Amino acid sequence: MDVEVLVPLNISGVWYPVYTNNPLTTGSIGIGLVVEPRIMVRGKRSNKAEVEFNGKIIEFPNLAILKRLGELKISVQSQVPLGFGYGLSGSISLAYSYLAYELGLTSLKEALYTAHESEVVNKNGLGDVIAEYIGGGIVYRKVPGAPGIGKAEKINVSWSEQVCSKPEMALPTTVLLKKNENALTYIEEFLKNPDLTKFFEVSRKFTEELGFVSNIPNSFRKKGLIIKHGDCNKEWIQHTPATNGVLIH
Ligand SMILES: Nc1ncnc2c1ncn2[C@@H]1O[C@H](COP(=O)(O)OP(=O)(O)OP(=O)(O)O)[C@@H](O)[C@H]1O
Ligand SMILES: CC(C)(CO)[C@@H](O)C(=O)[O-]
Repeated sequence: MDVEVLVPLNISGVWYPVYTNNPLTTGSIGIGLVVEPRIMVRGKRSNKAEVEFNGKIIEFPNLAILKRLGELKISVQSQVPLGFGYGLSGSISLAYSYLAYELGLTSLKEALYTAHESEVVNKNGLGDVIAEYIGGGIVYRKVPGAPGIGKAEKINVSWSEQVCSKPEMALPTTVLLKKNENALTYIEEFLKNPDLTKFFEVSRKFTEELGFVSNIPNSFRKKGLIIKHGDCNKEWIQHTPATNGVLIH
């Protein structure tokens, strides 16, 4: 049997890593954009766990943990590249585990825990899985951890302006895992006056302090990605809010 899931992207703007001795309670407090275009992922049982990304088999270290749920071959169709800052490794891991659940190989709880654990253990993400599972547009992760352990909520903002991105270079996620104590202040500042402009303002201040600078107005740089609002021409990838998390086809 072949099943298909659609999973959104998560672009965090501000994050505060929290490490514990348990991957399920390790994660980040933060705010991010949970957006389209979703990845479309088909999967079926196989004798080897494998990820095909836009037609090519890739090395995906999260598989070492994900395959505990059962060996699946999944095929990912994505309009955005891997390794730039779209939270894609989280989306792929969530898709794998959700497919294992849909195929009757595991419970939903175990599937969600395992997707999060595979991200934390491989240093590919801290807060992407919980945000992508809940859906957005803007998600506030208030308690770190896997879905069901951490807590996250959608923040309703009017999406009055276009949001778009440009992937410039692939970098490992480890460059983002440094703790900046100002993160919590920026998150508070956003929550007092939550709109898209404020999200971009605090995200720009936060990412600049981590050393990621964008010289484009109304934008910020996260890893190898520029995200901006307003004035999005055809050279940019357009994003709309993904109000639901995982969708099944
Ligand atoms: N061609 C490739 N380019 C980038 N990463 C790749 C590629 N092939 C396999 N990978 C693996 O995919 C994973 C990408 O995870 P990474 O967290 O860097 O990306 P992301 O989720 O898109 O970004 P972020 O988590 O910062 O938002 C890594 O484990 C990397 O080893
Ligand atoms: C670490 C991170 C910024 C990588 O995208 C994300 O997982 C987050 O916000 O925790």
